[in-house]
Amino acid sequence: MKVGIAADHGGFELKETLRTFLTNLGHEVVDFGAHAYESTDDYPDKIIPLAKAVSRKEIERGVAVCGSGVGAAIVANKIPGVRAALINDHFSAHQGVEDDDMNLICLGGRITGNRVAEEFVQAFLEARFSGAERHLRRLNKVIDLEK
Ligand SMILES: O=C(CO)[C@H](O)[C@H](O)COP(=O)(O)O
Repeated sequence: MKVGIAADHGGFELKETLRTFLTNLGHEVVDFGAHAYESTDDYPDKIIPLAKAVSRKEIERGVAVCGSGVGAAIVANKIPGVRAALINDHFSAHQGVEDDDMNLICLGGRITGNRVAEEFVQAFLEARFSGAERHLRRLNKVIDLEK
C-alpha cells in the first residue's frame, strides 16, 4: 500500500520508527517530514501536506504523529475527504476503518510506545471499510457536510 507519514518534533522519533516498520512490511512510504528534529516546528506545516495527499488520493492512507496526536487530528480533519482520528487503542485502530472509513491515523509520540504504535498502524492498514448499509448511510451523512 502507498502510505504517507508526517510528524512535528513531538512525533519525530515515532515517525522515524514507523517509516522503517512500514518499509519492512513492504509498503511504499512517502515521508512528508519533518526530515530532521527541529524543536520549534509547527504540526500544521507537516500534517496539512499529508492530509491533502490523502484527500487527492495520491496516497491510500496517512499516519500523522505529533506529541499528543490531538493537533494532528484537528488539522487533518479540516481537509475535505480526510477522516482522521487520534488512536490510543487497538480496537479503534481497525474499527475506525471498518465502520467509519478512517483514512488517516493520528498518534501521540509522547503517549504511545513504539511497539504499540506499530501494532496500531498495522491494524489500521490491514482493515477495510465493511461497506455495511448502516455504516455507508452514516458515512454519507459525514460526506454530505463537505458539499
Ligand atoms: O502535540 C502537539 C499538538 O497536539 C505538539 O506536538 C505539541 O503541542 C508540541 O509542543 P512543544 O512545542 O511544547 O514541544
